[in-house]
Amino acid sequence: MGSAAASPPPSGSPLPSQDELKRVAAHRAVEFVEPGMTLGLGTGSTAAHALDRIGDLLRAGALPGVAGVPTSLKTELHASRAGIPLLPLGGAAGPARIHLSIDGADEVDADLNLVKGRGGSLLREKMIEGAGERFVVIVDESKLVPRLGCTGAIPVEVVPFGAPHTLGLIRKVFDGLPGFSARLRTVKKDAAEEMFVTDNGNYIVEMFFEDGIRGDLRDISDSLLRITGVVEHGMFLGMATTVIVANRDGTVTLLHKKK
Ligand SMILES: O=C(CO)[C@H](O)[C@H](O)COP(=O)(O)O
Repeated sequence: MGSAAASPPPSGSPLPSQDELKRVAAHRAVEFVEPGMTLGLGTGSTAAHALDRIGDLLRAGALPGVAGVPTSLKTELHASRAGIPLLPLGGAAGPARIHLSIDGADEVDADLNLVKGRGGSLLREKMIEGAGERFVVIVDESKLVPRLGCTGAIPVEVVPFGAPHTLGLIRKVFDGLPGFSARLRTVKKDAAEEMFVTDNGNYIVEMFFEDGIRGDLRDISDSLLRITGVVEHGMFLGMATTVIVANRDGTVTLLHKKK
């Protein structure tokens, strides 16, 4: 990957909070937005800063003709409150043309492969970001990892019908991989534990790899997608064109996909 770093802030200034770093990365990404663009609008706390910034620039008249395709119901609500005109993904004229998507990520490796979807929106994110001409990922430094799966689960969206069966198939396929385990994601509601349900009415299987994935990511992706009942997974391989990293020291690094 190629990279470019901005200069640090003056010494003596206090270290920025993680949320401030997210905002810095998001605002830098919005500099790529041009009038007339259709945007893929990401989901999560980092992407939320980009929505607010785009909304501010639209209100100031700086981004005429900009509209967005939201990657989740939460983003749809946030973007419409921010005044961003919304579009569906595709229509009578055929597939959508998305000039630029901006979204956060849970993990980024040295090849700019990502884990996304710990917020549960991976399917719409992959559909929209995969359809775009450019995909700019915005993260704070804590998201950079040596191997995908180092800091948490790889989410896999599965249909609810026979979900325990699909979980069993996933376990069977990946059982040989070091430190592997899998479970269905649940959420606490009042005192009870319930299945987590995505915007598409599906469930999430969480795949864990102690110390990250040591196998071939493409092979793992292909094996997962061959399991009937699996809808999509949260490894975004080779999709990011640029990753904007807000560093703890206040600098910003741009990492570009190798041509
Ligand atoms: O993939 C996602 C949601 O499905 C998010 O982009 C990812 O979870 C990062 O979230 P945050 O910006 O809040 O750290």
